Amino acid sequence: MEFTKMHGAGNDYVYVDARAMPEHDWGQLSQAISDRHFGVGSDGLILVMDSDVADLKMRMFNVDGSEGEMCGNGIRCFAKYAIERGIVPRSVGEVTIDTMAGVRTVVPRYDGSEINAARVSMGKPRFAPSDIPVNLDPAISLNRQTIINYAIHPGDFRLFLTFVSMGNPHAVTFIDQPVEEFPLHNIGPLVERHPIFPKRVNFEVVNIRDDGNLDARVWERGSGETMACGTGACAIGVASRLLGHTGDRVAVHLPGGTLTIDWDGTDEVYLEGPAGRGF
Ligand SMILES: N[C@@H](CCC[C@H](N)C(=O)O)C(=O)O
Repeated sequence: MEFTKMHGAGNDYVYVDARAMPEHDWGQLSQAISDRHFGVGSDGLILVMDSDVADLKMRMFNVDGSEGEMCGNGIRCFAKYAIERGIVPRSVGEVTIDTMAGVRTVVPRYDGSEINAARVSMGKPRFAPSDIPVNLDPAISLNRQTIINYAIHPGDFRLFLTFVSMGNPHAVTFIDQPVEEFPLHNIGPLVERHPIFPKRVNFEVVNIRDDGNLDARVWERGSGETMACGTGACAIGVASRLLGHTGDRVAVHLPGGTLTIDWDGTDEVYLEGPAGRGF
């Protein structure tokens, strides 16, 4: 099987062109290939497939074999892969990609003939508890458009979560201490599998640097801590704007790099960031 390793801000995936491949246990393959000692080593597996409604279809699988609805870092590299391999013509100004979260449009950014970044139309964020999904006391969630600063108590901790769906589920918390000091490897698994989340959740910890810059770390559903998460950065930008910490544009600084998020408060979210090949 031929594969390519690519990463967006250090969030790395193994890419396989599955257009002519027979159906497979992709979840099992993702578990095996993602292993950093006995496999290739990655945060998961991304498949290139044919689509009836867009230029191509993307499927992504986490390290534990579960399938994610959307991958903001992976989709930028997906567009780079598709154009640089001639699967879609280089002359196109944008690539449409069918995902479980809907069709997303990616505009590549060039450095000479090579794509080194991309801007993605990520769709509108959703907030209803049933859209996340999160099971809350109906007395709390009734008639609420958004759930902001919802308290949970994983371990000895008290966290206030804001819920955002970017096609996949996110829970964002803002903390006063530097994100490096947060015990993400202890608390992340407890939040990911907290009983209020029937499909588990991606968990973001954020510290406010100023009104245009946020520092963050992400515990991803199915993959653990990653160096960056594109949908997570979108959820962070959206939650931060909702809470009045930042405005329409924010830079989210993650361990693997910086992602820029634009959201005007009503319409689509836009994500911009690097797209690189692993060597
Ligand atoms: N790293 C991705 C998100 C991958 C999927 C996520 N772990 C999930 O299960 O929802 C990104 O860049 O968005």
